[in-house]
Amino acid sequence: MKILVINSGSSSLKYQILEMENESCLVKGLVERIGEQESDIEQENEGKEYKNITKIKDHEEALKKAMELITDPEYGCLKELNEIDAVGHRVVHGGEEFFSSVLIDEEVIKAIEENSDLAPLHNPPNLMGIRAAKKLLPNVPQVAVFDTSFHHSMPEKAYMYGLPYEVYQKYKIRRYGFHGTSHRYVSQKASEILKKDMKELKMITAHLGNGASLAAIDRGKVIDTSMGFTPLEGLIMGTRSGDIDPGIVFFLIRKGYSVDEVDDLLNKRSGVYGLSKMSNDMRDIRKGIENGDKKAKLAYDVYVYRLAKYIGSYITALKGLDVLVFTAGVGENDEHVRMDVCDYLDFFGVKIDKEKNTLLNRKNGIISASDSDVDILIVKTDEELMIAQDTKRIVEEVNEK
Ligand SMILES: Nc1ncnc2c1ncn2[C@@H]1O[C@H](COP(=O)(O)OP(=O)(O)O)[C@@H](O)[C@H]1O
Ligand SMILES: CC(=O)OP(=O)(O)O
Ligand SMILES: [Mg+2]
Repeated sequence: MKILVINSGSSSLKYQILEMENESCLVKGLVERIGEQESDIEQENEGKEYKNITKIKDHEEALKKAMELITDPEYGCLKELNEIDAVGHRVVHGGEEFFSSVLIDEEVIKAIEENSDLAPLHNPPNLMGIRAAKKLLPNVPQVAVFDTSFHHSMPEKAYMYGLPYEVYQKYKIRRYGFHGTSHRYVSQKASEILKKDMKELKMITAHLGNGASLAAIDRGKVIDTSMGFTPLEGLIMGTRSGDIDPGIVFFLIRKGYSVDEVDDLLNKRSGVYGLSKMSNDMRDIRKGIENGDKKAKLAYDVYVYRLAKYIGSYITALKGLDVLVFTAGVGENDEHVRMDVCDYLDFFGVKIDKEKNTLLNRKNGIISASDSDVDILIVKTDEELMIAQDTKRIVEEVNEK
């Protein structure tokens, strides 16, 4: 079975074709800066790289371009599009409706549309991707895999805000959590690597990409996660502030900021980027620190401190900890972040092995010291594979009926 996986962002479209016989990735591509004068297109297929800059006006055109490249005689991996058996889509916000991945029909599209209010930056492009794929591949089954669904096991005490109850009833304002597909994948992979049953483990997974979140997973079920109503809550991120005093929002508005300006400030101009005045990218921050840049050092210190505090609080929520997993861009590649976070957690018996931490950088593996009470792991996330696996399972279930 060949599955096309689509991850539509606000201005980008990432795609992969996976052959599910052996779960291998046949081709992988990215269209960025959709809607701007110049869009970047990149595709990789067994070392053959395609790169181009051209104007791509919307997601439909982006997907059309991707389909052309997938079937391109030189760069592609398929002869014809009808070799695609199913399409899996990342959908960021599933609201309270979706507990697991689903086959997309008109009702599901309507529900995703209704949840757009809750994730205005993420759901509309996800829908555009779904509509474009339906148009181009009308007879192929399509599956939605939600960022929120793995977090549905959170108890009320974790997902309710200290707000009047009717605000939840009326507007569904509660904590949802995101990056669920990644947390689910790496937690399963960690239990495989450790050869320990998930049902016996208290685990914290740290997805540290450009967006970042933690999940506290008690015997396979999420009991808390750091993102909330929107992907803005929680950790310091590349450009997002994470937790702040909500009073700051009113203060800024009274100082003359518009609502959109505050939104932009907190989502796009804060976090590591805002503090360092340099970059949202940890690689640049590291260079800055090495060159003695004080703001880069401050951004790094605030990032690590917040992360360590959150892990500490989740050890309390879990009443203990067996496994700590680092994943995504920063978690997989930045040995300094892992070292410095674990340094704060020494008191809890979280002890990292410095050499293994360096040696296993960018690889899957166990990096805890032999006398650590907690297993510490690096696990490379693979949201696309998880989406493809869900898609295959659901399409097979439907076919069996
Ligand atoms: N070698 C590296 N060292 C440190 N940080 C890295 C490295 N490579 C990537 N990163 C960090 O990972 C981030 C991207 O993570 P990723 O999980 O790909 O994000 P997203 O999926 O949210 O775009 C970059 O912004 C950068 O901060
Ligand atoms: C939900 C979310 O924040 O996703 P990303 O990290 O891809 O922006
Ligand atoms: Mg990501």
